[in-house]
Amino acid sequence: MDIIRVVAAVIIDAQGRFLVARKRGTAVFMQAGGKVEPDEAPLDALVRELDEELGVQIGPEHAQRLGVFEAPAAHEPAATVLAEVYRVACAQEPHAHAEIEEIAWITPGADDQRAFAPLTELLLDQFRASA
Ligand SMILES: Nc1nc2c([nH]c(=O)n2[C@H]2C[C@H](O)[C@@H](COP(=O)(O)OP(=O)(O)OP(=O)(O)O)O2)c(=O)[nH]1
Repeated sequence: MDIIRVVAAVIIDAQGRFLVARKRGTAVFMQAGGKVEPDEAPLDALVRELDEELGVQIGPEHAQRLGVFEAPAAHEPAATVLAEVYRVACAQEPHAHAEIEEIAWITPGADDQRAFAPLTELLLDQFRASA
């Protein structure tokens, strides 16, 4: 089975809503983040991806490592994502940039018609209590 190593950001606003993003040409909302480049440290990948996708600049001090989470990949049927997940305190307002077509703030537990990546479903469940 293919393993896709990614970093993923849990960004929660003052109302306890989770930020998710949808890439151009896809239907599924997922965590901001992306693949870790060869020889790139996960935290550096996180800082780079949040700048590229959301236009927010964070320092390492704004990211708290939550651990590694595993879930079926959203787009590749036989693949698994192994995600280094960080809780990110975002001082700037995120916007959809580059390959991101849309962002949305999700209330965990609320009825929502959007489709989410399995990793996002897992994280929504996991952090519902702490939101
Ligand atoms: N960022 C992110 N990626 C996820 C999640 N769940 C999930 O299956 N993935 C998958 C989708 C992609 O295959 C991969 C993320 O890598 P990426 O953002 O660089 O996506 P990409 O394929 O557009 O990048 P690239 O190959 O064009 O460089 O991980 C998630 O919650 N967040």
